[in-house]
Amino acid sequence: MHIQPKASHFINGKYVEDTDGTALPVIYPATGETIAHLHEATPAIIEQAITSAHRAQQQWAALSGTERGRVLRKAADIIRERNHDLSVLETYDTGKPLSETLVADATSGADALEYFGGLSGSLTGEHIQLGQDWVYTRREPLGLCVGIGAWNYPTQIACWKAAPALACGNAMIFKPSETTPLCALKIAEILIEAGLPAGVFNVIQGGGPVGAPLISDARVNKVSLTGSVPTGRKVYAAAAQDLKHVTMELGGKSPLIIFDDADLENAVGGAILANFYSSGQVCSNGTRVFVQKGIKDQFLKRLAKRLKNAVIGDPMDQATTFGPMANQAQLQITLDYIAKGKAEGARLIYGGGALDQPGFYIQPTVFADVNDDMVIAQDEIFGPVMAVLDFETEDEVITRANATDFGLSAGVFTQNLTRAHSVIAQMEAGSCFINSYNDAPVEAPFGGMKLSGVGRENSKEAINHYSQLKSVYVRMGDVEAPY
Ligand SMILES: NC(=O)c1ccc[n+]([C@@H]2O[C@H](COP(=O)([O-])OP(=O)(O)OC[C@H]3O[C@@H](n4cnc5c(N)ncnc54)[C@H](O)[C@@H]3O)[C@@H](O)[C@H]2O)c1
Ligand SMILES: C[N+](C)(C)CCCC=O
Repeated sequence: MHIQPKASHFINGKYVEDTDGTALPVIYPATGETIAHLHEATPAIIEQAITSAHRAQQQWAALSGTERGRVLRKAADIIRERNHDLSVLETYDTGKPLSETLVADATSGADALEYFGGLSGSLTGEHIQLGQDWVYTRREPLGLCVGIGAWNYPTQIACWKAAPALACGNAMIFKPSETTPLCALKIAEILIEAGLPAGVFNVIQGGGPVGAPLISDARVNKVSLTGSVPTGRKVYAAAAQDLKHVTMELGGKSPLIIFDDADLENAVGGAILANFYSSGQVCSNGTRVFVQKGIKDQFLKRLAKRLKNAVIGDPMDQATTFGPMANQAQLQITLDYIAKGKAEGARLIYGGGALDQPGFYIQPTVFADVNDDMVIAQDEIFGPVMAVLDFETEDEVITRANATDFGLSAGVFTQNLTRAHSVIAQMEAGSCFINSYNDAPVEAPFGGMKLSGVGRENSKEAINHYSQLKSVYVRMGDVEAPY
């Protein structure tokens, strides 16, 4: 398997290089070694991508939805056939264990392409009868969309954005995170192999200085960002200059509420999934775990015992269940937060340090006796740090769970289903879970409230964010003008 791609960018159906771009080393998080050398997009590369995508979009939109869907579904099939290699590449890009990437990344991307490929033939407007006259609506593409990705799910993010965009007849330029540039190039290659016309999906590399000119270009009609709130503010503001459409999938500090009647093993399992999957680098993670006082000690005891079963090590070994952080910077940020948690007086129950070995390894970490005011209970850490907070009553926990500017996710564990639905209905969060955590099937809308985002990815709802309605009034009789 070649880790080094043929070139840095994929434009108009081909790999393209411009070595004048700043060097972009790709670092394998498990060893710290450089495994590929790429270059950031130069202004010439950015212009080439915009010109190609802008030209290709109209040809793509002119196909029927069924024809477009066929291409997307073929791409989904190819991705599934090559799941192993794509998963290995995802592991090289992110450091996530192969035991995860084999089931959660390319497969999720294939689901999105299959789902939106299936929908694209039935994207219709409606007919509205008004006496003799009538109105019909046409669902039209937005035009050229820019997708900008974070580094935790490079394949999934590229596909979750490309699939609805392309299904609706748009073209896309996708800019992966500068720290995980490999996977999106493979998706671009596969889409061409599946029959996508050249230029409809393009990938260019680089950081903010490459993303910013894409957003401000007059030929771009929409931007979909997956990233942090500070970046979201900048991107949203830049898009607002020309009132461009946006989807913002941003950060979170989500609550997971565990009542004393919950099935304890399921609740502990849910808390593990909500904090330590992908070494904690998941936007929707339930990192504020509110545990009702009566079961707190039992919960912490079982949690610590089960965490001992985490297999931390070589992410390419399928027995490994907990890999390194994706990059050195995120490791350091996480260690700094752990130090803050200790300094603020939270009780360290498990983990708490980096592993003394090459790569960006850290232990899964749990703090108990965390207060709402502590920094580790307020900031998104984006690392494997669980904050356990005590609560007594339902009303109290609802107020405290919502006392955050974020609103991506929320979860509740209880065997009282009336309470479960009532609590979830009061959560200020977009993607919620009852007796589960972090499930994200393509059929369900995914996205946040408050600072966690604007718009939704996946499900039929995503169609509304990648298309626009034109309404056409048709008069059947004469026009009665006043003069
Ligand atoms: N809600 C979601 O679906 C979701 C999913 C994954 C990650 N995230 C969030 O992403 C964050 C972690 O990812 P990250 O560190 O890569 O985020 P980030 O905000 O640093 O970067 C995200 C992307 O934005 C680009 N970017 C940065 N400045 C830009 C600018 N001025 N104009 C255009 N593009 C710019 C980066 O190059 C990168 O591709 C966390 O906050 C996490 O919660 C959210
Ligand atoms: C599918 N997950 C695991 C919920 C990840 C969604 C994207 C957020 O980081």
